[in-house]
Amino acid sequence: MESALTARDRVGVQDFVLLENFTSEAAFIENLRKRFKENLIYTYIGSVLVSVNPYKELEIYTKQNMERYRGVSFYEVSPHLYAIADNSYRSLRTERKDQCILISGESGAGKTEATKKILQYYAVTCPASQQVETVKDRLLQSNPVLEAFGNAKTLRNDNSSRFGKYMDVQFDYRGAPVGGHILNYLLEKSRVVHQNHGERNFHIFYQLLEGGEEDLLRRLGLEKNPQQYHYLVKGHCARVSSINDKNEWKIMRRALSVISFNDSEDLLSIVASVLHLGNVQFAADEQGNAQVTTENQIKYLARLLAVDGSVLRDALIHKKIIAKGEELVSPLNLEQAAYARDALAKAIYGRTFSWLVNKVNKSLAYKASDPLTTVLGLLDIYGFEVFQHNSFEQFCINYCNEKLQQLFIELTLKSEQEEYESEGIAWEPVQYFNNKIICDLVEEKFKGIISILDEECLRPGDATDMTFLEKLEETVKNHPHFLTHKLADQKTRKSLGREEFRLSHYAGDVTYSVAGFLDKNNDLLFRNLKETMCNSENPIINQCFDRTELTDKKRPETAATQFKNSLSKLMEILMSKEPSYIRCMKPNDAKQADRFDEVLIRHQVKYLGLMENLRVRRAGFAYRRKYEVFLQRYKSLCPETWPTWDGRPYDGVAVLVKHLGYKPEEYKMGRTKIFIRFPKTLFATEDALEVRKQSLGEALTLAVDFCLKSTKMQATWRGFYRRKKFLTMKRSGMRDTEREMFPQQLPQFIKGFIYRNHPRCPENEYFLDYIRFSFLMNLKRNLPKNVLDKSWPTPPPSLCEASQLLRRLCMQNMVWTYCKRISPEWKQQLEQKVIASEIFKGKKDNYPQSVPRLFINTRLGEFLEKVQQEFYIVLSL
Ligand SMILES: Nc1ncnc2c1ncn2[C@@H]1O[C@H](COP(=O)(O)OP(=O)(O)OP(=O)(O)O)[C@@H](O)[C@H]1O
Repeated sequence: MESALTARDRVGVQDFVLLENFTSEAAFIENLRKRFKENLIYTYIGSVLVSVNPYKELEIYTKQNMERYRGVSFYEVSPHLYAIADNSYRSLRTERKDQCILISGESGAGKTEATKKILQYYAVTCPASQQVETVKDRLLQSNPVLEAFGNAKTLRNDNSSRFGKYMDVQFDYRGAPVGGHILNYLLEKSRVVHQNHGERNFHIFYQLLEGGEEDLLRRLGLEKNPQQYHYLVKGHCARVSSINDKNEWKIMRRALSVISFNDSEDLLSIVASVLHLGNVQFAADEQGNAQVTTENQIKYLARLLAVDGSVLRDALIHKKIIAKGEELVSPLNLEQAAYARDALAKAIYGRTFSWLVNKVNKSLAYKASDPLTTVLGLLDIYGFEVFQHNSFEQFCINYCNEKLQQLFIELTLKSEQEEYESEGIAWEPVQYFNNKIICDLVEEKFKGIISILDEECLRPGDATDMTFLEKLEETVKNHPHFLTHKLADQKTRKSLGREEFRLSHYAGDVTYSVAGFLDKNNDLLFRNLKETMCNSENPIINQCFDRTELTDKKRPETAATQFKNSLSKLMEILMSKEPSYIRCMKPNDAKQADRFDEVLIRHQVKYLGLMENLRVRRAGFAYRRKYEVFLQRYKSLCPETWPTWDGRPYDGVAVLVKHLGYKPEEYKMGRTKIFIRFPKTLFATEDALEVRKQSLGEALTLAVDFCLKSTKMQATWRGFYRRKKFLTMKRSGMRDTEREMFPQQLPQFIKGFIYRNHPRCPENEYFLDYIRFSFLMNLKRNLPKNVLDKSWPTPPPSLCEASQLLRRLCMQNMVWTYCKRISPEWKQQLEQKVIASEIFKGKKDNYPQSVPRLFINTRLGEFLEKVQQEFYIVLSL
């Protein structure tokens, strides 16, 4: 936020809590729009990150940018995914508490991209080793595989995830990623057999046809042309310019090999079998019973699924029921046979997808039993969905969002409340809409919608979608969040069909059509088809269809109940972790860059509950900071606290705010933090700091110039160099030419570095604190145990002391780490020069890590010590 304060006028506020008019939706949207126009797609609401999909590549995901966010205090840098990622990672490391990042938003808002970018951030910035590299690769490579099988082109997103995903990344005691685990939720199986106009089936089908080698396609009995397959023509959308199936196929195949996948031929046989299944056709005989007319398909299916062809043919046109221990087989009519075929296709695909997730999990599993691992979870799950026609899937998805909202409100309010309590600050708890009432309406035992739906699915007799609706009307008719055509008053009735019900969700009203609810909830596969699959010799099918299903007397769980149970487990997982939130939004429906559709944004602000979120965050105070941090930033504004304050930070802040003329109603002093009620108080302080910094900046310029030019320093440098030259040369075995290179090169680097980060340079806003912070962090990390005991957890109070400590310990290597953190390019440039030199003959392998490092360290160490001594006042600005 501190960096946000400086940039506030140009680009709106970087944190919505600083909006003066925080209850105004228009002001909220205007702030988003202003920032979006400047390609500033991230904005905070406190610690929640709001992201607007730019629909274009921005230069904000580079390695340099990752370094910028690494180990840096959340508030010091501009809002970014990396700040959230880094903050969670640091809490994980320092507090050893499991974390989770919840990413939500509607389809196409950028959830999956955000998840991938966070994973990449960890892959680049976390400690590495050979084993860790393998895990990182697998974590990253699991994506193309799961996307091929679980993503599809929809009207809203060309690469839409059609399942919910929760991914745990496990870190060892060093903070290196060592394993992972994925949980998947509610794959949209209906897409296998049907797609809306303009949409496609799952990517894998097109990838296989487009990219599969001829030999492979021949073995699978497939033709290259997607138009040949009934399951691929429903959406009339085989080719899409933004999707390169051939390329994606290659990426997917490579990814399969990284996650040690040896059964790809069996897997692809299953994919092909679904396509063949879609082409199985029926004709009615004289009695109206269905007969298979496409023998060829049965032949392929028998081979690919490794089942008996005639048994499969029979199973597709008959229904077997076991009643009172007796088997009853009855023929199916055309409609029933088509239903059975599609149910089989969905079951095969859905179960294979779950099998695939398991397979990925096996490859990601961390085998060592290590009690010190910590976990960071990433939840990339569907946001609220409101279409013109909402069906069973939207009902489940919106129910999931109700649960997540409940968790969010509970945790956010809880943490706000806890903070005020622990700080001893009086606070009126904020009133908010508790959506428990809606969650109960959906999930309550016996009386909830899911229970009533299950009851209809499982009861004997002729249950239909309409009888389900009637039961609903009977049971929950008085519920304030439930409405049907029959229950509505005359005015509202017009907007409701007879087969519809409406739920007043926390985010708004959604009308659902009951058509298909029973079928989808039952997810029924006839027994004889199940038996046939259980006898399959395809090892994957064999694992997907377990024989115990046939003997199990218990009725299988319905789809809604399965979903409800898995959500309840998910809530438990999330509750046990410390959450961070990313709220994604899409700026327009046309997937276009630089287009900000205000109506669409307003809709999302509402459905993501952002105004409510801001209201809760602003209910008390707009800004709060630890006394140390506040004093550090603003101490130069008061003669008594500048340049150093020797007393308690609490007293220092008290003196400072008195000097600044804060009125009592503008702030409160807690136990460890100051709380400022209004943004304007903070802005005024910030403006004063700006003025002050300018004069200090000029002083610093002079000082830096003086230092760099001073003969004293050059003499020290030369003296130091001479003293160490002989020794270093001996150790490193360097020749004359190499020796000469460093003293000339190094000051240049340093000079450039100092100037680049000089207060007049626009980037310098965060720099000085960054130096301090990383210096202390390194100190903490690198100090030997016995020293740590004495000086830690209380960090050295000033840089000057830290610097003395450093000198006393002669920890030159630490200085090296310090330099490396600030500017990785230094290290690279210097090392490359050394590697390229004659001694190491251009080969990295010949390059002994320790020798040139020592050589470089001594120089940088000496120099930095000088800088720290001379500029400690400025550095602790
Ligand atoms: N940060 C970003 N920078 C550039 N483009 C982006 C970014 N985020 C998203 N996009 C673009 O938007 C598209 C949709 O994003 P993404 O697939 O992450 O959405 P989603 O929220 O996961 O959608 P769904 O729920 O349908 O899976 C991406 O394919 C990409 O083209």
